Amino acid sequence: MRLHVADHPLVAHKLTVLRDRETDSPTFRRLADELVTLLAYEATRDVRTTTVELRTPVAAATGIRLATPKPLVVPILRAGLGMLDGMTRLLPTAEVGFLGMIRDEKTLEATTYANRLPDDLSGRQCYVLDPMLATGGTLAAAVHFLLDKGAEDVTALCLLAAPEGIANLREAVGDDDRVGVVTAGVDERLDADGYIVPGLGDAGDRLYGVV
Ligand SMILES: O=P(O)(O)OC[C@H]1O[C@H](OP(=O)(O)OP(=O)(O)O)[C@H](O)[C@@H]1O
Ligand SMILES: O=c1cc[nH]c(=O)[nH]1
Ligand SMILES: [Mg+2]
Repeated sequence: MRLHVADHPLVAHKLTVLRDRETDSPTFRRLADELVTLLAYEATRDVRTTTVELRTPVAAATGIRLATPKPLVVPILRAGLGMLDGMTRLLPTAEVGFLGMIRDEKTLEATTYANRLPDDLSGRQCYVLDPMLATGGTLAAAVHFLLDKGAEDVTALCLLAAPEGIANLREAVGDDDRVGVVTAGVDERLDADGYIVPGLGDAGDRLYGVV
């Protein structure tokens, strides 16, 4: 499994404000949006491209463009929705599929309650959006789901990860380099309720309020 932890002062600054419990929802949404754009820059390093010939106003030139089939961006509802606009701003031609997943507060088991994805993902590069990689149960299930549909590779963009979740995901996917995680930070640990410490709290609640 590939793992990239973004090491940049702008990322660290935005993450610090995001963590602050005094940060309100509108500011939290804006920062999550800005952070995902910075993460997307790293996560798309291996996006498939094709060489093209063109003419500039001055001369003939060779360049690259994104290849087809287009990348598929998959936000995991609910909190992953807060990362969608930032990602599609960088990848405007990407298609978007949706997975709705919720973690049981007691057992911490993830279940899928919604799925709107193409049936066949053969040859597709997938970018999963989920701000929190805690126990890793949600992401492991999402990654297996996409690979089982034929995805060529799956890269997850997370705002924060716990060491336990990274280890669990690594165990779930083994040394499969088709799977990667790009995160803005790796925190200390999980608490007894499965929350990342120090973390930023419940990402879905902070983005959208308690429902
Ligand atoms: O790594 P895990 O232990 O599986 O936990 C991470 C998941 O928990 C949160 O979702 P939640 O279940 O709170 O749903 P929500 O996005 O609707 O708030 C978060 O957005 C992740 O999807
Ligand atoms: O710390 C955590 C763990 C899971 N989900 C969240 O939103 N926050
Ligand atoms: Mg939540």
